[in-house]
Amino acid sequence: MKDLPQQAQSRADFEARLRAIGAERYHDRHPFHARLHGGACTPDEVRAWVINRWMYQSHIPMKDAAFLSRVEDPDLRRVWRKRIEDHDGGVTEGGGIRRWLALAQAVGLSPDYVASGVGIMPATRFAVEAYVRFVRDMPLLDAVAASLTELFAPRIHAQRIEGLLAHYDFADDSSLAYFKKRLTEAPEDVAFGLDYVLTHADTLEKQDAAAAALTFKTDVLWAQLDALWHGYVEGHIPPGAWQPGEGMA
Ligand SMILES: O=C(O)c1cc(C(=O)O)c2c(n1)C(=O)C(=O)c1cc(C(=O)O)[nH]c1-2
Repeated sequence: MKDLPQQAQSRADFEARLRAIGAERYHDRHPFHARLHGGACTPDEVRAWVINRWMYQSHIPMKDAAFLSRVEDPDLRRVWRKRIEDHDGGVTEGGGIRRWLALAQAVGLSPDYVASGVGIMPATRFAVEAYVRFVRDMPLLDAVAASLTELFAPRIHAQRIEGLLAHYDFADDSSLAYFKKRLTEAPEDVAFGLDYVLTHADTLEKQDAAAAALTFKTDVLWAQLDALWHGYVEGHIPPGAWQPGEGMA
C-alpha cells in the first residue's frame, strides 16, 4: 500500500523547528566567538578573523546576485535587491563592504590586502563557495531558508559590539559601524525571508528541505570558525594562508 503523504507542520510548529536549529547550531555557540567577544583574542587572531571573514562579506552580494538571476517575479526581485545595495552601497558612501574594510584598517591591516583575498584559508574559501553554489543551484525556497541564519545574527552583532568595545583599543563607533548598521538591516531582511519560507513551505517535504538548508548554512558558518581556531589559535596555519606580519597597513 502506498504511504499517505504526511501532513505539513503548522506554521507555528515549523517556525519553532527553524528557531531550534539556530539555538542548537548557530555560530554564536562557537568557542572562537566567546574568545573574540570576551577579549581573549590576540591582535593577530582578530586580524585573521577580519581577513577570513572578508571571504564571507565579499561573497554575500554575489550569492544574492546569483539568487536574483533566478527569480522571475519582479516583486520578489525588488525586495531582494536591497540586500545587494546594503553591502555595495553607492559610489560615494559605499555600504557594508566598505565598512568591513574600515574595520580591517582599524585593526592595522591594509584594506587593499584584505580586499585582495590573498591569505584566506582554504577551508573558509570552500565553505563560502559552497554557500554561493547552494543558492545558485537549489530550489529558491531552500535558498531563502539558508539566509535565515540572519534570524540569529542581530543578537550576536549586539554581543560583538559590546564585547569589542569593552576589550579592544581599536573598537569605536567608526570601526564597528559594520555591525551597528546590520542591527537595523538584518531584521528587515529576515522578517521577509521568514514569512516567505513559512508561506511557501506548504508540504512536509518542503519544510524538511528548508530545515536542511538552514542546517547546511549553520555548517557553513561553523566550519569557518573551526578553521580559524585550528589555524590561528592552535597555530596550524595552512600553506598559503595569512602569516602574521603580512598585509599590514
Ligand atoms: O556576524 C555574523 O555572525 C553574521 C552572520 C550572518 C549569518 O547568520 O549568515 C550574516 C552576517 N553576519 C552579516 O553581516 C550579513 O550581512 C549576512 C548576510 C547573510 C545571508 O545569508 O544572506 N548572512 C549574514
